[in-house]
Amino acid sequence: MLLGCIADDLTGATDLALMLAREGLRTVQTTGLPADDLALDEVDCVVVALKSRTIPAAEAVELSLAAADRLLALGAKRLFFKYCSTFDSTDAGNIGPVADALLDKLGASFTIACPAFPANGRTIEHGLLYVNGAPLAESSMKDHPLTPMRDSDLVAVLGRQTERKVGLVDATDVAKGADAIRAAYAREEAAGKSYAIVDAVKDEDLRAIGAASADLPLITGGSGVAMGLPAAWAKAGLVAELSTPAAKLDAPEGRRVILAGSCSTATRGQVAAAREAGVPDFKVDPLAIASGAIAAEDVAKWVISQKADGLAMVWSSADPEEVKAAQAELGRDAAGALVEHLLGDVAVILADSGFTRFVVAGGETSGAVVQALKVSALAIGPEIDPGVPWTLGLGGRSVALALKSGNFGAPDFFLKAWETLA
Ligand SMILES: Nc1ncnc2c1ncn2[C@@H]1O[C@H](COP(=O)(O)OP(=O)(O)OP(=O)(O)O)[C@@H](O)[C@H]1O
Ligand SMILES: O=C(O)[C@@H](O)C(=O)CO
Repeated sequence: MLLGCIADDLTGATDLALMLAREGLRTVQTTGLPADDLALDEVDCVVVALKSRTIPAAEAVELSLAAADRLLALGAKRLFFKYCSTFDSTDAGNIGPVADALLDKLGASFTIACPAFPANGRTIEHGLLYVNGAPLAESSMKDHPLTPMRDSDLVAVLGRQTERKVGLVDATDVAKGADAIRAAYAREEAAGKSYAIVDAVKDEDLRAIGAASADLPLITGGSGVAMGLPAAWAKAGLVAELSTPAAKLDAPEGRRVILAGSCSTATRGQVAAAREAGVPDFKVDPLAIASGAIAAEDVAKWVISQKADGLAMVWSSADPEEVKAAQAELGRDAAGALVEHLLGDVAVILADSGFTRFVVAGGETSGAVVQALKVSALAIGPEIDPGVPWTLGLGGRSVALALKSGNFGAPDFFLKAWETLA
């Protein structure tokens, strides 16, 4: 095994695993630490999905170091720390503290921080992160239920999360290609910087950054920055040959359902599109769960009562005002946890009732569902939209899962995802 990856949420892990698989690495994703009996003889890369994006920083560090220890023990020669392409975190964590701890673990003094993912509208210019052309702090991320992002300047954001110095490798260097980028890393490190935010606005930039970063013991960023790594490692002889992923997933026979717990603009649009297309839907809200007005059994019963060969959708996706009202009553974390647990419990009842194909929207939500289903590892299948593949549960239940990052996917994602199943 060459590469060990630590992702701070489940859909982020899947996004990265897809990128690495698409670019030719034989990739397996695990939820939590890889099991002792995970077969690794035909694997170049293991992506460990944690649920550490919004937990206290000290706990995120502890979990990430445990994952690093396991990956290094399995033979990883490089580590990749994957966080969100919108740099989701609070000033108290978790990106800086985890990256600091991983640098220390590897005895390394420098790494990059590059969440750019142009295919999904995330670009970095002069260290400022843009989401579909709007500065991060003016994008819908300013109203995220758990990690509202109110500063677009990544040098400043990361600078508030670490005692170490944060520098910048901007487009002037990146446009000149891999050698110039490598020289810029050396310049930043010589100036006492432990991190460099790296500008990228197009895939070509990310491929050059990947080539320049092939020797770094630790790389941090979004899935985009992994784009150029497999080819660079193949060129350096670190990977024997690059493989081609299958175009369709051979999914287990059974019923299908959509579970949406993300409140992002993209997910709300996808929920609206599915409702407009006539998909039967059930809305759950945290206040109703808290009061006992609805329980997982009621919701699952409703799903099971829908047409067996049709689609059904359970959703909690609310606009920022509605989220704020629920949080004011219940508290931020409790409101989120109520919805996550309910959707996880619904998934278990459905899986016990013949449902084998699940589209789940939201990183935290996907984490809760996969944990509830006790799926410990995922094989990466074909891409549905940038950053979102079908996956197949390995070990435990036989289920196909499309785990969609909140902000990813075209408006008709919930309708078209099924076409990629064989
Ligand atoms: N109506 C609601 N009111 C308050 N919180 C909600 C509501 N619906 C969902 N939530 C919570 O909001 C959080 C959404 O986070 P989640 O990670 O699932 O989606 P996301 O942030 O859009 O996706 P990603 O992390 O992939 O970008 C979850 O904790 C979820 O339970
Ligand atoms: O990078 C992204 O935007 C996603 O992979 C993600 O981490 C969402 O949870």
